[in-house]
Amino acid sequence: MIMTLRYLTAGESHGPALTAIVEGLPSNIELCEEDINRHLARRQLGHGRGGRMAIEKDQVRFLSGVRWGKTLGSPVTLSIVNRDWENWEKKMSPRAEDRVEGIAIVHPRPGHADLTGMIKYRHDDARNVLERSSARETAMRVAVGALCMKFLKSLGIEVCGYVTEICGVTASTECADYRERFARAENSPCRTFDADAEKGMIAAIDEAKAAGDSLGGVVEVVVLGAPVGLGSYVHWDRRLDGRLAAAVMSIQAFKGVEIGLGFEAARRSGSQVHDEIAYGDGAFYRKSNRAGGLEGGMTNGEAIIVRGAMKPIPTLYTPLETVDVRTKQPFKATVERSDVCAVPAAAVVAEAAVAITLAEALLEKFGGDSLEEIQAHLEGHRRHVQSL
Ligand SMILES: Cc1cc2nc3c(=O)[nH]c(=O)nc-3n(C[C@H](O)[C@H](O)[C@H](O)COP(=O)(O)O)c2cc1C
Ligand SMILES: C=C(O[C@@H]1CC(C(=O)O)=C[C@@H](OP(=O)(O)O)[C@H]1O)C(=O)O
Repeated sequence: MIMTLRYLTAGESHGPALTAIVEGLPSNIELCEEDINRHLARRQLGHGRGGRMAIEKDQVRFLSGVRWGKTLGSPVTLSIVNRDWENWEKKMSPRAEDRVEGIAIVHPRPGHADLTGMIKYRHDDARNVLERSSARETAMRVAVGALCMKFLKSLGIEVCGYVTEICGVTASTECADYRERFARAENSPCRTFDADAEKGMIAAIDEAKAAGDSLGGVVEVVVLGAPVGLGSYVHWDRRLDGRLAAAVMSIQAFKGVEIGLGFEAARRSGSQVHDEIAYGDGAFYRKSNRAGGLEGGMTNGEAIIVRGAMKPIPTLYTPLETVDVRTKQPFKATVERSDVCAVPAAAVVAEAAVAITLAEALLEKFGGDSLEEIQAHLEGHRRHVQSL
């Protein structure tokens, strides 16, 4: 696979800041901080979030790669300050002399990275694990995704995500229009488009909170306007379906990914799965879109549809059994502060994961150093498709 877009994030959940370096975006994408802050604010919303979101007000700062409202083509460095750091300065200090005794976390939480991380990195304090395994990292992933979305938008490609299910309460599929779904879901408490189902979702979250429990759910991300032929069938790691699945599965607490019909395709016969091909208005199209816009690892010109399943949050206010790593005696797992349900926030993270993967694939096929060059390459391809 050709490396067109690379990014690295860094930062502990309660450290001073999160940072990312993004390399490979072309010059001349119009960009301001608000383009990113808008998405950071969306990620902070949602019924079921815990106390941390009342402390943070995520805002990005460009440290390189942007001048006078446009990308330069050089690496873009992003920074987001953790406001909570003020409360953790000593506990998170890099200086050995600031060490605070007696605060080690020794009751690892089932379902989190705590115990395995302690064994793997030889830590005697789960804090050294949870600081980076925390989904605080997703704030920066959303910032990188917002950059990619701005790039995609300038090529006529839109990415939108919303919640379709929270712990078995499912949004009705009556509203089939993806833009309408997205518009309805924006700013709704559970980021879903079905107001009736949402009442049930809110009740389920409140009930779980009262019981000291937590909930997961399902998010759906749709890409509109993607050209035919992103990704490839020629090698396993160039298949776009596999790359999208990896990107969405890499989000903290995600345990399943489906494209189009997903697992349902395995239960149906071929005639009920494959989308018939037709030609009209000067272009090929599919009569249905059960494949979710991907065939043979490539975009086929229909909307891309990716769903991700998120498990319930591992930190429970009514904690599960664990073991004290020092005494090896049974103990209740640690709980400091936690979300009860973060599925609405995860829909925004999933949008980012998809947008980053799409931007990579787009740069592979239509690459260039400036936005104008890439736009011209894409226009040429679209003209070719229209001429068939
Ligand atoms: C947006 C978001 C917020 C999350 N908030 C919490 C939280 O408050 N408490 C918690 O224990 N886990 C939370 N998680 C889930 C953990 O980060 C995740 O379960 C953990 O990293 C272990 O990874 P795994 O579940 O992928 O195995 C959150 C995940 C996401 C995507
Ligand atoms: C900080 C965020 O999410 C955090 C993700 C998280 C976890 O374990 O993944 C645990 C919680 O951290 P804290 O103990 O500081 O409240 C969440 O708040 C965020 O989304 O920005």
